[in-house]
Amino acid sequence: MLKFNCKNAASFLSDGELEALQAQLKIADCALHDGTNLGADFLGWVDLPTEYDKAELQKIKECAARLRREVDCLVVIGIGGSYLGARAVHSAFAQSLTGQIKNSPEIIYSGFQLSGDYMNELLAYLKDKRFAINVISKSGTTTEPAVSFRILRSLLEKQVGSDKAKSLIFATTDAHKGALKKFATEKGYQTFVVPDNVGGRFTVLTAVGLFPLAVSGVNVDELLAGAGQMQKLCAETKDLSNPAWKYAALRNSLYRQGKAIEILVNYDLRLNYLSEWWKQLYGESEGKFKRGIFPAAVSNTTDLHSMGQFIQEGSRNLFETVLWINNSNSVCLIPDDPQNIDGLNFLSNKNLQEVNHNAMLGTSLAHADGGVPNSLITLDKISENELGQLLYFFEYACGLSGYLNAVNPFNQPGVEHYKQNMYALIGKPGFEKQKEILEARLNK
Ligand SMILES: O=P(O)(O)OC[C@H]1O[C@H](O)[C@H](O)[C@@H](O)[C@@H]1O
Repeated sequence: MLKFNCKNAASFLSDGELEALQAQLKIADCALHDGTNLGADFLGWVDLPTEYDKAELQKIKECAARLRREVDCLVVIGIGGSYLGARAVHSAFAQSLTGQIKNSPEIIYSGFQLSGDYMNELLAYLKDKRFAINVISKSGTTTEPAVSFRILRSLLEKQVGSDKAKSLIFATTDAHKGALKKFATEKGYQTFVVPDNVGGRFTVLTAVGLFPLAVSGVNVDELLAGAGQMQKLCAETKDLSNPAWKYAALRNSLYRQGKAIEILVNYDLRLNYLSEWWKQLYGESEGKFKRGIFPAAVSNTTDLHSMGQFIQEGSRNLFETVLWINNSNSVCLIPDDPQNIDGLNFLSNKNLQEVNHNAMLGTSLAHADGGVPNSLITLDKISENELGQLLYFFEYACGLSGYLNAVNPFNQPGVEHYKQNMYALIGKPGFEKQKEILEARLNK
């Protein structure tokens, strides 16, 4: 079961500091259930692990089983919340070297950026492959995935013909509205639903995450079961013995002391996309009204040799949240060398993961000594159940934190600004005036 420990932050807190937040946490917690605060229309994720659409999950599993027989790869097209959840969980189970799960279709991502070179490489890679497409967009109108879908659909239709392509394209979008829904209905694609009341960055446990994960061989029932365990804990435990309450209390206490940057730290690069998912979850939820904790991430021990100096001795506006997995999948013993020229015999027959563990313990103490409070989230192992717990834990603590900071944690109005400028500059109809203004500014 997930555990949260904030021993290495204790010396940065006054007596009773976390407890003093309990009254505010209680109000925030109630609002997540009774919808009495901002963003009440987007609380569908709170009960999702138990209240999901069972018939749709069955359909997801059937389609995934067919694809596992029929294709070499699934291209997941989506950006932000429409791909990071699947990528986070998929990467955690993938082999570090290939980024893929053994004996399963490859999962390849597209539509999460606009590089033409990436797209050309992908088109060349897919040329001789049997592939399917899962295009994911809640709004159905996001430029990056829409353009990517147009390009990849055209390749697939050329390769297998329009009729066969129909059975290899899956659209995950709004149940009723948006350009993608309209397109999928006209073409007769299988569609999956992004529920109205679940915002993009909270959709990992909907079809958005579950369909690609099921294709990749991840046990989605267990993922939901793990999330369900954390849902139950959060529904029943309304004090600081709830790890989500404690995490929310700690990060908000530290923020109020001026620690404005939170670094999520892992010691296994398979968790790097979990950090990317977490960054969107917290960044879009909290960064409002010129306030909020800036979410950053490092992967150790790699980054101890690049960011370690700054974390140890740079600006003291940081705190860390360390993610540690108690049991690795395998044992890697360091061999004995009778000559011992490298002087490493003190490590002979030790498990490499034990060295990694001591690196984590030593680093956490050093950073606390250097003025960086840190807390520790531990999972027993990388399993669907434990990851499900972790996803829900972060979501719940995020909802609590947003309300503690008096922002709506479920909108992201600021994201529109770049979109408007991009539309204008690439000549989208309706943006002619703005195009003139921007071009004048750029040519100054
Ligand atoms: O699923 P979509 O509607 O395509 O949205 C994809 C992403 O892009 C947006 O601009 C938002 O900032 C994100 O919250 C969202 O996850």
